[in-house]
Amino acid sequence: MKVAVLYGGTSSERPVSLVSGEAAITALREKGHDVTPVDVGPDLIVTIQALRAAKPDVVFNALHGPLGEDGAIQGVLEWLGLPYTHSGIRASAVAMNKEATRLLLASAGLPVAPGKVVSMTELEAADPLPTPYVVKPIAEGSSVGVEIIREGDNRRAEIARNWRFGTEALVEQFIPGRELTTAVMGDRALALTDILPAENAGFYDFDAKYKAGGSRHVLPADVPLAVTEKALDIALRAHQVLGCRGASRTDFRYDDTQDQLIILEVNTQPGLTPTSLLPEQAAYCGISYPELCDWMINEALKH
Ligand SMILES: Nc1ncnc2c1ncn2[C@@H]1O[C@H](COP(=O)(O)OP(=O)(O)OP(=O)(O)O)[C@@H](O)[C@H]1O
Ligand SMILES: C[C@@H](N)C(=O)O
Ligand SMILES: [Mg+2]
Ligand SMILES: [Mg+2]
Repeated sequence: MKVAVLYGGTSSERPVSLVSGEAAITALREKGHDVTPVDVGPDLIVTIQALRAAKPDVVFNALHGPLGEDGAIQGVLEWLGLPYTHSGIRASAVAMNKEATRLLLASAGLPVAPGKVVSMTELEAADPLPTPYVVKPIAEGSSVGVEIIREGDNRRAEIARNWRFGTEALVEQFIPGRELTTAVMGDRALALTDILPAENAGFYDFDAKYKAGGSRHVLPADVPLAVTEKALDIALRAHQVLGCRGASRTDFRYDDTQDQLIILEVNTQPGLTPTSLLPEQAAYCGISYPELCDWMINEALKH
């Protein structure tokens, strides 16, 4: 098949998308596809011209973050009449917005952390929640901009003054315990990974995600079977409630003292890098990286 791979993009996750895209390009070529890489930059017309010239049967979307994961590029591809991998406009737009996701998941009875949206003026003035709490951009990924405010931390006002992610932020109660994640491929939740950030990482931040040795993955997670089953069920339901297509990945915190699984978010364009979690879970289920990419384009062609 003729496949155009969109990668790079203009979000703060551009470096991650370049790695996801390069890995997908290699894998799709290995599967015998005729691949045209399209490095997406700030000029949309250039991307459209590259797609017109490539005349692909299908577009493999390896973008992450705003404009690549939030419905924007999906809308362009709809206009061009090109089938594309992963979620469509609505699911992408909702899932990239963590507050919209929280509202939709909660309305379906799925567990999210207590939290709210605050303005930077409010955050600068006072603690919006009892410590510890988390401040995060409403629409970012790869832990960009995420801050954990613990008791005695005096960075709150400074964080509010230097905020680069719009006029508001999402604040959530800090959920102690473990860092778990489950990927979904279509109607199948794959597995549960327990992520252990390296000792020197404060939490599962950008470096812990992508630097060699930044974190250790325990797959399958060493938790009671009932917790694994519950996480897989919740991840599949979250995928369905949001109307996701193809693959997604739902991130959790698991407070083992309360036996409480909390959804942090649903990623509609999960990372495809060497340290990423969806490819690792797929491999655990017997699906190689090239097979995963091949499955994604076949799913795209069903719609
Ligand atoms: N309420 C919370 N309680 C505890 N830790 C949290 C909370 N919210 C976020 N975190 C920490 O911050 C990390 C990033 O948060 P989240 O998954 O919401 O953001 P993201 O930037 O979209 O990540 P991704 O790279 O998965 O797209 C989490 O994996 C977790 O370590
Ligand atoms: C790419 C990154 N946002 C992920 O979810 O894997
Ligand atoms: Mg995310
Ligand atoms: Mg996450």
